[in-house]
Amino acid sequence: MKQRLLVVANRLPVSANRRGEDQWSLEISAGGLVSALLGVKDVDAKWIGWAGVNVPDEVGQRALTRALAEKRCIPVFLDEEIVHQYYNGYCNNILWPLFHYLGLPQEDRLATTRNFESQFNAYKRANQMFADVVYQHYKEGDVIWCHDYHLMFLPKCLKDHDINMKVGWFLHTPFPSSEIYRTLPSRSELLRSVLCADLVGFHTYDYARHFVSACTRILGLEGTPEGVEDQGRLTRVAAFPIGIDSERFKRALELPAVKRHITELTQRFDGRKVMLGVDRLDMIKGIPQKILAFEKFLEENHEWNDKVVLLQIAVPTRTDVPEYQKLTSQVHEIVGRINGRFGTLTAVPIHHLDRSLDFHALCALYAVTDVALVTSLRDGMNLVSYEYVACQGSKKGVLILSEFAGAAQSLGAGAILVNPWNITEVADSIKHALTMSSDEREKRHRHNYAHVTTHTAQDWAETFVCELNETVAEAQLRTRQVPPDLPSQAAIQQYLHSKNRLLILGFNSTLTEPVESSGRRGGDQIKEMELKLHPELKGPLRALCEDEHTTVIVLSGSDRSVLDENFGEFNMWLAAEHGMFLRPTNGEWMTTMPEHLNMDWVDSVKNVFEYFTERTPRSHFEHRETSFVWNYKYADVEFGRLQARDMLQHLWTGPISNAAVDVVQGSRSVEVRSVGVTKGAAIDRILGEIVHSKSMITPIDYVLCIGHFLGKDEDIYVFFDPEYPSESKVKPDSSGSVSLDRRPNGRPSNGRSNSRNSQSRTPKAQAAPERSSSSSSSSQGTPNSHHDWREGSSVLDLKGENYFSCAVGRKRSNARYLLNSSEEVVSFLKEMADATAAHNGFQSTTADYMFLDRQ
Ligand SMILES: O=P(O)(O)OC[C@H]1O[C@H](O[C@H]2O[C@H](CO)[C@@H](O)[C@H](O)[C@H]2O)[C@H](O)[C@@H](O)[C@@H]1O
Ligand SMILES: O=c1ccn([C@@H]2O[C@H](COP(=O)(O)OP(=O)(O)O)[C@@H](O)[C@H]2O)c(=O)[nH]1
Repeated sequence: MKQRLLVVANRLPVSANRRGEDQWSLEISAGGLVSALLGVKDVDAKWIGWAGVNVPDEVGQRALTRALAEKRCIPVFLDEEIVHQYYNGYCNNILWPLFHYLGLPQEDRLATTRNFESQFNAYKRANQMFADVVYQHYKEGDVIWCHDYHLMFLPKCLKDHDINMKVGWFLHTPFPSSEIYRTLPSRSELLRSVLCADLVGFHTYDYARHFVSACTRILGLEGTPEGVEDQGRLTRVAAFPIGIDSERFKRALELPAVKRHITELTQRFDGRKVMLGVDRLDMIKGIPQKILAFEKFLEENHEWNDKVVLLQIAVPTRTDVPEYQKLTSQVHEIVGRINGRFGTLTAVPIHHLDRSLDFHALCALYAVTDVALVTSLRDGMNLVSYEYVACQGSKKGVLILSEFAGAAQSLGAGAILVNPWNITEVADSIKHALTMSSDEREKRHRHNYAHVTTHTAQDWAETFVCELNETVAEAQLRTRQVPPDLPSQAAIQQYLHSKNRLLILGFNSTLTEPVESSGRRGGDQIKEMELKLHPELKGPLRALCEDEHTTVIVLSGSDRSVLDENFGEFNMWLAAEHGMFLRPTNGEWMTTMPEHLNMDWVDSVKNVFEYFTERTPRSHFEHRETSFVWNYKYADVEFGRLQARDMLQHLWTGPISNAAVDVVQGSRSVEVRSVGVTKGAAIDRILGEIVHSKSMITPIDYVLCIGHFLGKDEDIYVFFDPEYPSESKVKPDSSGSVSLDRRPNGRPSNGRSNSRNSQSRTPKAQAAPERSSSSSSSSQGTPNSHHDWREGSSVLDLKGENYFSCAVGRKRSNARYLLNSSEEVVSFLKEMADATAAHNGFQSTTADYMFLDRQ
């Protein structure tokens, strides 16, 4: 069975004319996209789009739907008002000029600004109408290919409806530099919606690069060589340059009708060189610039005055948009002036036609003309240049091509490239083209012809669809490696039925208030840099901390003062600087640093960090006692990344290259720590202290460890995992400090399957834990409590089902489970606290009854 492809574009590839109440005549309008898709093998394609006419009555709609079905087309009916607001307004008056570097319209009335808002709403509504039609026709496994700037909301509508739809989006226009794009008021909403697609395609690498850069700069997301990553989800972004069905043009040249046209045209312009322009009458096509350059050429080369003619086909387009109406008058005015100036009684230098030609007439024109002049100020690709080359097999005419058309990337070697704004340069190029030797014309043509005939529209569409299928398959593989969501009910039930629980919680991005992660420009740096406990967590956290069977540790990279400030009021343990400092909130800070921690590197690293901070605006660094962190989250994202790369070079090859440090890369940070400073390495010493000071007599039979930890710190998840081979013992080290002295050997190959839940891990205490001399000396307030650990008794009695390691917002993780954001952590801990309150309430009520019974 062929795969089904639903092509969704603003316009259907047919033009419809009403012939009676329920009669329609349809004519295929064979643009590049149509022939591209007609030629794609192994797919069964259908089009969904607007028929370009207003059909207000149901009889007409039903009749048109039937007629279109025969052409494999499905209509979306848009009424006049929505067409006005969505198509003329938001698409063609806002997005189109912006994407072609003409900027947003400047208005002087508030009413017009309100208009933009209503146009944007109409745009969203129209996209939803396209989506509704897609839902009606979609079958599982279909590929949905959305086209162009008209449908930037469609990927989101589709994925919201069914996340499993395979969705691609292709832009036929340029995507402008992020510096232009970011002026658009709805910039983020549109980008986020496009990113819902699985694959996003552009004509050129530049456009793709601009898009990725807009996503990193405006949304603060990660740009990778594959595309854009948002919390582990990748939207693939790539260039797919369109082509034409060159065979169709070559075949047309053999048709008698076309041959007849060719003969007529040859006779008509005998003795004159003929230059050709074929464009929609659009400001992006640079028609005034083209005509002015021609005027300059005539002015400077009088000998050519009656020996050359410019045929300009200007196809009317978007005629309801005022800017297009103004352009028509402007072009007429210039043409009239030049013809008046250089024309004679029998001939004029410019033949300007405000109309379209049929395919045969167009092919004949392409074949007989000596030079094609394409002067687009910006153009997504420009198929006219391809079509001209395809029809010039015998004549080998010259193509003058704007360097601002996407086609310049593929036909640049054979064409004469020009900057259309440089009228002198274009005029000179006209002369060069008209006087070019046949040898040079032949060489240039050969190059372009080879490209146009081998990079066909069919290849383009096949490559896109194939890449989309592959992208989805790869994403499914990646999804399988993503930890499943935390089973909150199971985690809570096990918690309730355990006797001695340990909750280890990270701080940053785990218990903090979420901030708008819009990168350098959107976010409020000063506010964001000050980490604050999520206000809704205070109640649940207090309740959990007060439970006598629960020990809560906040384990963070932050320094002591940050933890003091946020958690001082709770009855819990604080472990700062990745666990190098520890205190119960009712006691003083002690150090749990391994003995002989080498800190000789500090001054050198500080120099490097200062150097880069000074030279990277809006970057900053934190100097902690056992580590340094340089953060460039708010700096220019690309510059920050370059600086980070440079900094890493310094660190790896400079004076500290042999020091006992680890260099840890975060997504927008570089951290240098002493070797051995990780959360996993610290946890055994922390546990020793807690066991020691709390006089625990029951082994810990429940561990929940939740955090947004760097890969380096994920050793903590493995540390507790009962499914790893364990020789972990509580034993005193040489200094007498207690340590659960186990280092995991690595992950088992079967990952995190739930079948791992049965094994029990019961590390034995070899000796009574005693407080270390080092920690004793630094701890000033830890009570030297009694404890009942005897040799051979267990510190941890963990079974798989009682251990919950959970990454927050990191889909690539060794944790067993995942919570997507700190908001989800808040909901989960609230639920846990509520369930505990209910459970304890029930138990105490039951106990009261039993007591009463006994009485
Ligand atoms: O449908 P209209 O509003 O009349 O506009 C016609 C088309 O114009 C744009 O064409 C672009 O696509 C070409 C093929 O990829 C490309 O070569 C050219 O550079 C672009 O301008 C527009 O993107 C289409 O959606 C319109 O249908
Ligand atoms: O009278 C005409 C003039 C042009 N075209 C077609 O219009 C398309 C123009 O595409 P291009 O990529 O050059 O620019 P766009 O108009 O899409 O911006 C080409 O396929 C032309 O063959 C046409 O069908 N009739």
